[in-house]
Amino acid sequence: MNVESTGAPDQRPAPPAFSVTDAVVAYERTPVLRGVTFDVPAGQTLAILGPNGSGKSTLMRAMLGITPLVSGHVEVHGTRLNRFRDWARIGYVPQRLSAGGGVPATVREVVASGQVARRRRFRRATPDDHSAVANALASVGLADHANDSVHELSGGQQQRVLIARALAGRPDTFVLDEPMAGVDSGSQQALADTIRSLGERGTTVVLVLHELGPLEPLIQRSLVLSEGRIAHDGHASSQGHDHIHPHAGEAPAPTTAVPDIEVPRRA
Ligand SMILES: Nc1ncnc2c1ncn2[C@@H]1O[C@H](COP(=O)(O)OP(=O)(O)OP(=O)(O)O)[C@@H](O)[C@H]1O
Repeated sequence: MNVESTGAPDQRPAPPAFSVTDAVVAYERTPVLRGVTFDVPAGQTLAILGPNGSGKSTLMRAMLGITPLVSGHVEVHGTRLNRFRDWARIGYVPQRLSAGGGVPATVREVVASGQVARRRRFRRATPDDHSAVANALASVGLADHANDSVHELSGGQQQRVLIARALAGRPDTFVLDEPMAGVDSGSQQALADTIRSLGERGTTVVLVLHELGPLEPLIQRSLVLSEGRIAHDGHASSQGHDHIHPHAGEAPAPTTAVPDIEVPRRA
């Protein structure tokens, strides 16, 4: 059937959430990403795995334009990164909570700060904004902690605050840097449930992970980096023959129950 002749709405598939072509990144002339090419189709849940120093965080930062490319290019939802303006569509969850210059902040305030990108300048929060904050808190199981200081929370709870902050902005694309690092098992389950429901709603989710762990059933595709190159791109399943052990043979990475509160590094 000729869809165009029916006058039906545009049925072309959405462009990839991310399209990375021949991406090269170097720090002080040392290449860290050495020609990485892949697409993340809209709606996919993708894990970026690999040993320490393989370039996972660098790739994630390059995908968001935080770290510049030496060559190659990145498109976000079909638009070159340097022309992309629709940042309200992107929810970025850094590994750790920024101390915010030591300013005390409640959980609700931090979560509401996730709406800054979608608000017009000087416009007050609408009832929809308030309910998005409440929904975000509820979905990570922190509704009862809305008025607590974020600095009083456990590391796992702080991680959930960061995810709620991204959720409050109602993005359709999430990028999370090691969301399970240093997170207690109760919070890990809450995080896994949140990420599962995002995937079920058709949200694109890109995660940097040290290991698949409890997220394994949710991951549709794994990209394994090795020395700045893609060493594996495919399914991740403990049943399948291509089960991925990025740290096979290595001692387990030390984890702390409560990650330090620190201001993330700037590129
Ligand atoms: N800002 C920077 N300046 C110089 N070198 C850097 C910088 N950031 C990262 N690197 C180096 O680039 C390489 C890749 O680092 P990256 O953080 O991307 O790896 P990773 O796979 O995320 O590692 P990890 O699992 O330890 O977080 C490492 O050798 C790291 O030391």
